[in-house]
Amino acid sequence: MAAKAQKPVNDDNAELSALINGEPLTGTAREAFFETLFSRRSVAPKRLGAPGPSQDELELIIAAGLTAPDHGPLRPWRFLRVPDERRAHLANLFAEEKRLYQPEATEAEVEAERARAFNAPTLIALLVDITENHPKVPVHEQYISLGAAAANMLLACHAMGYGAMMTSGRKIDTPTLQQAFCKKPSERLIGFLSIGTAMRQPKTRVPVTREDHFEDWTG
Ligand SMILES: Cc1cc2nc3c(=O)[nH]c(=O)nc-3n(C[C@H](O)[C@H](O)[C@H](O)COP(=O)(O)O)c2cc1C
Repeated sequence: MAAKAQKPVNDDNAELSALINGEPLTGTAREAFFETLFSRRSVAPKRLGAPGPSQDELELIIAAGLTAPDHGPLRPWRFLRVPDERRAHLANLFAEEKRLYQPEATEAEVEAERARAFNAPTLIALLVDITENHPKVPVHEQYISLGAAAANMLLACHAMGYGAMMTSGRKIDTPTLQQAFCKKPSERLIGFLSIGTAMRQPKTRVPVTREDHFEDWTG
């Protein structure tokens, strides 16, 4: 029997296969992982231009979100893309909210609110479907799971070279906006993920003081 042809092994691929088999990342793959993690910064929606992610790239971003830690599992997340043809409708909702909750707002301020609906090439609404009184999974864990999904999506965007940011704004909890996105009373719109090409590179992160956030428990 003829010997099987050996596939050439690319070092990076070998390192990634090891990870999937439960072995630690090494070498360039490990460096790339931490480089991606530590270099991510949010990019404000108004600084996001075209192009946004392709459909295939967006699928990857969503897939990254769907790997979030999830007690239950409850799969409490729902992501709704706001297509281009619905942006004007969203803009009207933003304007309506602004007028309702800030009647003294100037026309320019209302227009600025309206513009938010058009900023990023890709706009994803982030929703959580809350199960109240779950025997094992308290409500806060369900919100945490959505946050983890969003963090994964932000990282996936950054890994593919896109800028992204999660925003909510004061208007997020208004009934009009909630009703426009939620299809049942248990759902809640948490915010939006804006994705596009950074028109200006964000500033490097100011390091967080480790001691303020990590120490040995002495209790
Ligand atoms: C749920 C949630 C909602 C947010 N909403 C806003 C917002 O409306 N406006 C804003 O400027 N930042 C908002 N942020 C903060 C930014 O998304 C971002 O995390 C922050 O600017 C820090 O930037 P970094 O991601 O580069 O560390 C929100 C963050 C979270 C987690």
